[in-house]
Amino acid sequence: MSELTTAKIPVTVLTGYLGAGKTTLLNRILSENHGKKYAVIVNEFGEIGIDNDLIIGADEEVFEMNNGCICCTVRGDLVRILGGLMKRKGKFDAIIVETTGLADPAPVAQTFFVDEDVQNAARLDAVVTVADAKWLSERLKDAPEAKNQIAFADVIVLNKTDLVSKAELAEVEARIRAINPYAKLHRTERCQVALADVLERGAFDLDRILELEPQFLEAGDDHDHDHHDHDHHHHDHGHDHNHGGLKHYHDEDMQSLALKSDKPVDPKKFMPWLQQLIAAEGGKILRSKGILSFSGDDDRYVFQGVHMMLEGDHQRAWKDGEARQSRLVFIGRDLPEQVIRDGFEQCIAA
Ligand SMILES: Nc1nc2c(ncn2[C@@H]2O[C@H](COP(=O)(O)OP(=O)(O)OP(=O)(O)O)[C@@H](O)[C@H]2O)c(=O)[nH]1
Repeated sequence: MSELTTAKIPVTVLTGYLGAGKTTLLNRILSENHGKKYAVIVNEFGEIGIDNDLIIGADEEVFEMNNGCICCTVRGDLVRILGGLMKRKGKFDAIIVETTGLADPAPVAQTFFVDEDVQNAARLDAVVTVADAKWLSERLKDAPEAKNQIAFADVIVLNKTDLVSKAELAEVEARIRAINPYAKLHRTERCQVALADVLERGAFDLDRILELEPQFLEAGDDHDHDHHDHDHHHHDHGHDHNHGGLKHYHDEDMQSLALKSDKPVDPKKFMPWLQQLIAAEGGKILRSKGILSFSGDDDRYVFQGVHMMLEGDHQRAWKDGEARQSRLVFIGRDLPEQVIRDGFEQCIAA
C-alpha cells in the first residue's frame, strides 16, 4: 500500500478573527505551485456563501458549511464532510478547514481527538491563526473568540503589517505573546508566508492544549447540539456552553445581514452609498463583503470591508448561464438593518 493510503491525512485548521486575512492566506496556499491536492472546508457566518466564490484555486474541491458556526451547530456537518473525504483517502494530500472569524477553535480541534472515525483517519497538523495587526488589540478587549484563537494557535500569521507603525506592531506582538508565548509567529503583509511555514508542520501540541483546557479530551455525545437552541435575536451578553466538557464562549450580539438582488445595481449610486455607510457605521459593521452585478458591466465586482477600510475590484467575467445576482453580507453588532436595506434598495438600477 502506498504512503498516502496508510498515513493519516493532515488537517490544518485556519482561524483568525473577522477580516484578518484567512481567505487571503488560503488563496496564497492554493495558488502556489505545490503539486499537492488539498480539500478545503469553508465555514461562514451568515446564510449567504460568499467566501466560496472568493477562493481561487480551480483544482481544489471546496465544501461549504454555511448558516451556523463550525464550533456549534454545524460541527456534525464537519464530521460528516470529513467522513466523506476519508472514504476517498488517497485522493487528497491534506485538508484545510477555514473557520468563521467568530469560531472558537477549541471544539473544532477537539473533533480530531474525540470522534473515533475522524481520529482514525485524520490528524490535526496545526491550528494556524491569522491575526490582524491593525484591529487585534481592540478585539482582544471585546471578543473572547479572538483571544481563544490566539491561545490555541500553533502558528500565528501576524498580518496587515502595512497598516501599523513599528511601535504598534511591537505592541500587538507583545499582547499576542502574553497570551501565547509558544506559537511560531510570522509577520506578514497580504499573508505572504512560505507554504512550509503553515502546512505540514506537525505542530499541534496536545500537552499544551490540555494545560489550557483540561477537559479537552472528554468526549461529548452532542455533535449536533440541537438542544443548544441559540436565540440569535436576543441582544444579551455572550454565554458559555459546553462541548463535551469543554467550555465555549459565544458572542450572541453578533449579527449578520444578507442582501440579494437579481436586478442589476447602479455603480454610480452603489459606490457612494457603500462608502458613506461604512464611514458612518464602520464602528458597528465589523465586516462587509459582496459580489455585485453592475448594470452594463460583464464583470463581477467584489468588495471587501473591515470596519471603515474598504477594497473593491473587478474579479472575473460573469460566466454564460451564471445567474447575475448581487449578494452582500454585513456582520457586526447593532446593525442598522433597515437603513442598510433601504439604502441598498435605492442602488438598484431603474
Ligand atoms: N492592507 C492590507 N489588507 C489586507 C492584508 N491582508 C488581507 N487584506 C484585506 O483584508 C480584507 C479581509 O481579508 P480576508 O482574507 O477576506 O479575511 P478573512 O479573515 O478571510 O475574512 P472573514 O472570512 O470574513 O472573517 C480583504 O479586503 C483583504 O484584501 C494586508 O496584509 N494588508
